[in-house]
Amino acid sequence: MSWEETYTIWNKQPDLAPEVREDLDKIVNDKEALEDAFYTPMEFGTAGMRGLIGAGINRMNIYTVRQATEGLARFMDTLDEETKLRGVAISYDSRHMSQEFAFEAARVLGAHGIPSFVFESLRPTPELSFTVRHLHAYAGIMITASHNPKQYNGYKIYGEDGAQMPPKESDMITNYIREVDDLFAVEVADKDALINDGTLKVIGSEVDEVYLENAKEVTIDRELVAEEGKTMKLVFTPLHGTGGMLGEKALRQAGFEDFTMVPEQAMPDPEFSTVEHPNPEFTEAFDLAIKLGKSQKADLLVAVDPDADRLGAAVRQPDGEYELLTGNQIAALMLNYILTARKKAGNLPANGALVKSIVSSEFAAKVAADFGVEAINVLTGFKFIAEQIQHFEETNEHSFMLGFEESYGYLIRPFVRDKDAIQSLVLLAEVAAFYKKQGKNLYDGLQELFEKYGYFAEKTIALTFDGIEGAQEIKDLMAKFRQELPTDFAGYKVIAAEDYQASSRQDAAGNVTAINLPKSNVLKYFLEDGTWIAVRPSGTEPKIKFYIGTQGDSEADAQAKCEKFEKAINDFIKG
Ligand SMILES: O=P([O-])(O)O[C@H]1O[C@H](COP(=O)(O)O)[C@@H](O)[C@H](O)[C@H]1O
Ligand SMILES: [Mg+2]
Repeated sequence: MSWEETYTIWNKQPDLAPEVREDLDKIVNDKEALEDAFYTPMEFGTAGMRGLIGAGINRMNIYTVRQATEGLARFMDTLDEETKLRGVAISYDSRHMSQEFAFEAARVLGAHGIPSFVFESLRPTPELSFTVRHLHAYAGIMITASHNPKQYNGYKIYGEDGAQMPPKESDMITNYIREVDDLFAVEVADKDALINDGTLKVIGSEVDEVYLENAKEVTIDRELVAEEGKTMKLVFTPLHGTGGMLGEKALRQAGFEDFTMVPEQAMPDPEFSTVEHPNPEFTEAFDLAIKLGKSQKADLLVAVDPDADRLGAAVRQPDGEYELLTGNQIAALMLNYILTARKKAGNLPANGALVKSIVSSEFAAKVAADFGVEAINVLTGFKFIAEQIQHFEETNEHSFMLGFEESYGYLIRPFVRDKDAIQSLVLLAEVAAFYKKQGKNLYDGLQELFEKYGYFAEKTIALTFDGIEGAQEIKDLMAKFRQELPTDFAGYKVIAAEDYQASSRQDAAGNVTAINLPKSNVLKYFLEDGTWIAVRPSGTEPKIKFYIGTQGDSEADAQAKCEKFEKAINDFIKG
């Protein structure tokens, strides 16, 4: 069907939901906007389906949410009755339409007789992951667009282990979703009737309590926290999202008493009024925290994204300014702390594993190796880290030590199976307390790791290409890398190149070996000085991402090298 035909069907709907009708009326004379909204259904990417809120099959609205849920429900109809009746746990963030979408999903499941457990109010993504496991539900749905700007929303599907569904399962569900071709014919049950007959259960603090009980496991050195936690000053911002309530409780129960939430960002706000990109990867996320931090002389500032699965941090330096840490650095600091503590306590397992993505730093891997811990590399997407954890649990092959991605996501204890900024907040505060006790800060700790393991620097460059044309430009750029085969970057020779789509690695001598990972549109180059460069289209935003990981003789030298490689990448793109 052409996009014009699809659009006509939507436009002719007599009782289109008012917010959808309103959006359609806005773009009715804008051919480009209409085409973008109707030319293709949303794809299931790195983290489920994510898109602009609005009218169309390429947009987040009650109809596309119904369609996705109908696909899941039809799939669940094929299961035995007992499994099906385990139901689906549902949570949502602070965005426009998030709560509506969550209940809409429950109504679709209800029409199939599938029970749902929906939070009474917004809750973090990691808590939803936890809830699936805790309630022994068969699946989970999280309505969120994470850190994207306010115009977006999204839909993540979780499997029974509490992890986002890996490709095989999500492809299967996607097939069921694609079969739902009439979005307007999806049956929905009445919300109140479902609540009355117990098919839809509203859940809340009873689940929070069990999550928090589990979160106690994150603290390693209770004495240290009890001592330093009283005086260490923290500023914490949930960036208008879901992280405030659990973040505050988790910090408090661990023993951190002196923390303040950035007041302007403490309350959930779908407009993200004080920060356009509520993403701890961006310095903008720290603007207000830094202001407050300076006035309070806070030791550490922590920002978590609106669905509370990403975390960034800034450290107070002796001159009163704040130094931002990257996700890779935070992971290295946390890992070093965990492994050091376990070694000291004599319970460092012989089969420990760090799980990280192929575009994340080798810094933490170097720390791991020093402790005899293996670093396992997986594709981008926390679901692949969770998949490893599940595998460890089934085979006892490894003991899970830490999982992380460069994009500011970490998991410490596997009672959650997605990245968890609440756990990370508690652990990072403890790591900061550890250094504080020695008269140092996290940045000093980082310098110690650099001295021991090498000066690592990383940079992620994300270029935005919006709309249909943008998507094509991203494809063209990927094709350019494949066709023109870069032989060097900034004068450093490429000694091996990996193409994860072709599952092959080729070295300079032309030897080809297989890569044992699922196929994915990623290219990675290894240079003669140990630098690596990777490129891939984002699976959550209209962006192409370049990743650089390098080392130098000093921090400044490593950073300068990063800049050079960034320029080389830009030259290659333009050339
Ligand atoms: O956005 P979040 O916090 O849900 O995070 C999601 O997106 C990140 C970036 O993915 P991409 O580079 O494909 O955009 C992934 O690393 C992460 O695993 C995924 O859960
Ligand atoms: Mg997020």
